[in-house]
Amino acid sequence: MQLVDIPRLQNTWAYGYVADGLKYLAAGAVIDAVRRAFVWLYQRVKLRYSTSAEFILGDPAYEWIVLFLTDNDVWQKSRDFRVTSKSSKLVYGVSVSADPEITGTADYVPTYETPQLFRWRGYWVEVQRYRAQIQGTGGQPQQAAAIFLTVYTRDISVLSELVEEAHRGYQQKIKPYVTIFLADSPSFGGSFLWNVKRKPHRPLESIILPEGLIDDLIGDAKRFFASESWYHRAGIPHRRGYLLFGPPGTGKSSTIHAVAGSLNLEIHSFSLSSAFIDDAFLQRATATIPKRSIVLVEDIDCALPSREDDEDSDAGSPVRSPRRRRAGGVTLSGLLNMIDGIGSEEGKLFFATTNYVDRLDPALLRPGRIDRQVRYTLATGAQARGLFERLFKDAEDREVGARFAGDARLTALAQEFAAAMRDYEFSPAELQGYLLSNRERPAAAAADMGAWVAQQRAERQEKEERRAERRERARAARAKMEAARFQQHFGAYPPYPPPPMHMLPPPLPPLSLPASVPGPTPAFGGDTDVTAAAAVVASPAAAPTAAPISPLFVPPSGTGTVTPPLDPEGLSFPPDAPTVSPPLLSKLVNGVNGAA
Ligand SMILES: Nc1ncnc2c1ncn2[C@@H]1O[C@H](COP(=O)(O)OP(=O)(O)OP(=O)(O)O)[C@@H](O)[C@H]1O
Repeated sequence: MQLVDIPRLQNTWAYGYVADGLKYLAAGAVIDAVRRAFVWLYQRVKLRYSTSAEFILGDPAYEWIVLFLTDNDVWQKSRDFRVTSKSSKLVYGVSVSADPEITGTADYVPTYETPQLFRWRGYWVEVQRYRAQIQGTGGQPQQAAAIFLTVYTRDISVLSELVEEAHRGYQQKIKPYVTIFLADSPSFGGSFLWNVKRKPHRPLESIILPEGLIDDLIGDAKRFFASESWYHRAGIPHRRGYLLFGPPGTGKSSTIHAVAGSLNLEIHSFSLSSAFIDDAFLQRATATIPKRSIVLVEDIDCALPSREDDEDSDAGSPVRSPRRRRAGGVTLSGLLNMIDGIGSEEGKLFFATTNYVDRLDPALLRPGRIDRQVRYTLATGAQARGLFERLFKDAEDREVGARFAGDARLTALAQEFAAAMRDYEFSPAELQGYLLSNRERPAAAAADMGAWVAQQRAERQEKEERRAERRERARAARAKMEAARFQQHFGAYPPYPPPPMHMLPPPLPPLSLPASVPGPTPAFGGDTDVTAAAAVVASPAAAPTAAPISPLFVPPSGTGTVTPPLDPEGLSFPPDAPTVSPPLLSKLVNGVNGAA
């Protein structure tokens, strides 16, 4: 028996649809098979006849390639742009505005989202931007912008030539700038992501420092780079460390930028107080720093407690200094490893700055890690004169209606300006701030300097008084708090254990304390007094004036007159030294007498 009666089926209306469907299905399968075969073949050919490379945003090489693509006009084929306001970050954006007023206010950076083909030295090159998966902080996968470049040739050297040309072009382009790579991004992993900034070179003469200081530093760094083989022969790691220390605003960072500019070095800068920087981060980040770079750690004291601080903490000092704060997870040994590691790749300068050199651990300062220390001071009269002359060199005084360029009057004004202050009274940054606010009136700037100095002195004194007052209040509150703490502790574990017999003083005559003890009134007693103590801490003005009494003190006679042995500052009060109110003291002494 025939299962399907074809002739009968052929006569039905559905037959045409089914047959067409089957035909399309077969054709689709063939087309897909051909497509797959073509992709397979293309990939094999591409693999065989092309070389490719990946560049990830945050790596310096990414910057080279983006600039290379811009310089080769590949962007002209692009229809996708990322527009950013002009910032110090970019040197490779394309300005497309026709209006000269607003040209240069924005950068149009091609995104290359769609693949672009272009010719370079007779080779076809394909470029595409995409988001790469990288290993982020804590091993978490993370996305980062990346550029994938394919050169259609079997010769791998073409790719490396392209990258070298990109690097050369980049260096040429950024010559007037100092490039600063900031380790301020928490995203890093297999490839570390730097935040890149650029600053125009700072002319050396714009930094007013004691005669020869900058030249000396630059000469030292030049000799260092020139003596690489000597370091190798001597078996000494080829690195040199400098510590610049002194008050804020005295030119430490400016010096480092000037050295970098004059020797054409990149700066890789770490801010160790960032919460996400830890030892592993330091290690990985330094490994990505290329040769002939400056590794900079600013405010190095902020990151680490010195060993002396650690010793303080062992002693259980109740006074915690802010420098003890360890903002990030950097340890001293992590930092030392990083500095030592800088030398494993040749030709790097290590610079550290600090406002407080005495807080640094001696291990950090030993030669080999820090080879030169340079002290920066507040401005001398000569520096003040230099600053004045530099800022007003070509200035036209609108008020006086005169130009002072190269004029003896400018020198006279500079002298008048500098004579109004004492040496080492103001930082160059403070003087610069004052002068900038008088930029178009040099004569007035010199004449008004006396008034400005007087105002600054008055403000400083006021600030100092307020600080001393605050310190005093905090000290008093701390003393009260300590007293309350002991009271709470003592109330919880009565009776206070008497000292061992052999430590006791000779037996005392029986003691009868009067109901009210002469001498200082006890500040607190019992739980209610703990509440009172808390109120005092909140509002020190409400504090009773008496100081707490140490139980280690035994009254000299039976009069019951007690003198508080506590340091009036309340600071040297050891945390476990208990205080006791007279009723408790009487209990204690009676207990001792009873025991005797
Ligand atoms: N010696 C100087 N000569 C000229 N300008 C100076 C000098 N010192 C500071 N300045 C100016 O003061 C500002 C701050 O300077 P800089 O950042 O170099 O100081 P710093 O010592 O690194 O301060 P900090 O310790 O706070 O980082 C800059 O604008 C700089 O131009």
